[in-house]
Amino acid sequence: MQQLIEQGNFLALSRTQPELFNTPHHFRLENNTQVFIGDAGIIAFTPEKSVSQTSKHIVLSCGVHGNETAPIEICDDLVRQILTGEITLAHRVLFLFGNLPAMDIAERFVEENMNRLFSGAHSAGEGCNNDERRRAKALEDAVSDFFSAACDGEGKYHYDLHTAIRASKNEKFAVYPYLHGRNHSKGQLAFLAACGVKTILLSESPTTTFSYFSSHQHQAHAFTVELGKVQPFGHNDMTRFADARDALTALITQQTFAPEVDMDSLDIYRVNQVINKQQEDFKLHFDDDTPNFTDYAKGTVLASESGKTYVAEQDGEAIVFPNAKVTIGQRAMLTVVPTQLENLDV
Ligand SMILES: O=C(O)CCC(=O)N[C@@H](CCC(=O)O)C(=O)O
Ligand SMILES: [Zn+2]
Repeated sequence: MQQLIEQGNFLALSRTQPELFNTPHHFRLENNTQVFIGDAGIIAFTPEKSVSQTSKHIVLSCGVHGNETAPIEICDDLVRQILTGEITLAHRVLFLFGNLPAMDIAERFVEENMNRLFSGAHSAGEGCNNDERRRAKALEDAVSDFFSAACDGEGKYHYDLHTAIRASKNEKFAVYPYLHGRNHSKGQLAFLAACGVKTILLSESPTTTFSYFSSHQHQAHAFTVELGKVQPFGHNDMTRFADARDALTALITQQTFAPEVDMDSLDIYRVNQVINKQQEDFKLHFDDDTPNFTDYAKGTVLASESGKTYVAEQDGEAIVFPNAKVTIGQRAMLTVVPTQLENLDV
């Protein structure tokens, strides 16, 4: 653990010597921050706090898809800075490096897309029978244990950080999971805007994503945050992530980080269609390099498969996350349309 504290190389050790973390570790840093390592890639920090301070409980996850490297590099760096005492936390933070084996092969996943395995989906069907299913359950358990320490009135937050497979007309965007009637939060939109994320997709149905799990199960402010485009490790232009890195640093190190936002500066969309692949011959009717948020006129054929054609239902309907290669039954594309947000909470 001494080497870990001196070098802060938690991710590297988790990837190269995961057995070091087969049993949980507890220790304290010089600044009295408590460290709890639950498993390889799972590390929680609890700073010393005075009685008058309220805590935020913040989960930062990355690498749920192993080839989405920029968020992994950002979190790796934050963990290093915390362990080496370069920064001091104001709040509890749990870092989750999701799919370590997929990082090693520079792929989205090894056997199964982990971001379809939350809210218990890891144990449905054939059961918890592969590494990704077991890891999704372990990540859920880590989040539940972490949030169980939150007192009434203390905020719970989960930013699940990703990058998208294709280029995007709106480079950074976030999916706001379905809230089942709870109000959306203006403060959260302001925080995302401070991260450079000014395009928000409002999901209108339950999903098996990680952010929906924390939002629904723990009533946390939770988001899937897309910070750019997939690149191999070391090939990210980190200047494009500076706002996100700075805002995340401010969030975890400042007692009160409360940026403001002009709602007119945001592009809000609601999900209009969730298109699931049902046949092996599912195909997209636009070029492979068509960016996310490309919009179409009403009636344009967007995708088809045996027995079904998917068209834009409205003028200006835009495509997000199109992927014809997903497993049958899984989401192959979202379509979104512009909307307004009303009844915002603070
Ligand atoms: O670019 C893509 O096609 C996928 C990028 C990605 O991993 N997105 C997440 C979004 C999760 C959500 O809808 O909240 C995913 O597909 O898991
Ligand atoms: Zn992803």
